[in-house]
Amino acid sequence: MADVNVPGGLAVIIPAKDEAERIAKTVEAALALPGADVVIVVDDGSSDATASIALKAGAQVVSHEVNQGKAAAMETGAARAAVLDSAVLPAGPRALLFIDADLQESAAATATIVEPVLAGEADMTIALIPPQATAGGGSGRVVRLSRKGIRQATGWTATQPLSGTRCISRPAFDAALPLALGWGVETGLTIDVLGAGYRVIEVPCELHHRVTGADLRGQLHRAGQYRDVGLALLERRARSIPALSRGFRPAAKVVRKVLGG
Ligand SMILES: O=c1ccn([C@@H]2O[C@H](COP(=O)(O)OP(=O)(O)O[C@H]3O[C@H](CO)[C@@H](O)[C@H](O)[C@H]3O)[C@@H](O)[C@H]2O)c(=O)[nH]1
Ligand SMILES: O=C(O)[C@H](O)COP(=O)(O)O
Repeated sequence: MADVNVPGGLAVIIPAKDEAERIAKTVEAALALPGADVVIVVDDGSSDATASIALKAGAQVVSHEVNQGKAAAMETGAARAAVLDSAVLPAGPRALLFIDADLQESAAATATIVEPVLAGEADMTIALIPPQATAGGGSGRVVRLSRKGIRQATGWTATQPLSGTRCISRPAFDAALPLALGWGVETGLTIDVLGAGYRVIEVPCELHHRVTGADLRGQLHRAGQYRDVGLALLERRARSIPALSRGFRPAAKVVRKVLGG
């Protein structure tokens, strides 16, 4: 069992790519969360006004000049939070709450997933979200790939393995670095945090977000998710073979670049 962590507060991290329409409300809700004294928006190479709107709404903003994907945005946000943590030590590092930029007012509901981590009852919580008002256009293929891969690697069955709204203690997060690339991040994080002996639970949370449709754009998005979840699982399987493991990440980056995303 990993060390129980008593964190020194909460840093909210919001990866955001072209979220100008929704980011202000999400930031406002995040700033009002109990215990949150830092809200960081990582503008992941947006081509719209995401960064300036987030700043105006009261967030700290870190910008990627070019788009690097959600996982890289999460790592950038966590690195900024670590710098700010030096001011709260020795109270301990802040726990990290990752939320999507499109949650808007519903981000207030994430208080339910923060509580178990701040209370030291869980090391990572994952939001279990209700059916959304608009139905999504997926067939469940990516979800099944992720769920099965997590189960095979850890024995634990996730209900919503792709849910990215998560609260995590700093030691558990650091144990999972470097994060899996792009959309593989949730799958990799769950496997690595459990593998390091930390406690993971799913917690119901009334969140509302933009669902991915069934149009071409939506299907391309799912293809990218499938690729990245697959790469995250393969990378973890390759760990038992050192020679393969060393070359995996550079090769995975090339695959992602060639396929786009
Ligand atoms: O290159 C990118 C693309 C997206 N985002 C942000 O990442 C978040 C999630 O992106 P979204 O387009 O909403 O993806 P969805 O497919 O709707 O997201 C679901 O599936 C993802 C995993 O595939 C999880 O990360 C999400 O939490 C989960 O809601 C949003 O804040 C985006 O602005 C980035 O930071 N960089
Ligand atoms: O729409 C979704 O839930 C995600 O994009 C995953 O797609 P899937 O339904 O094909 O697993």
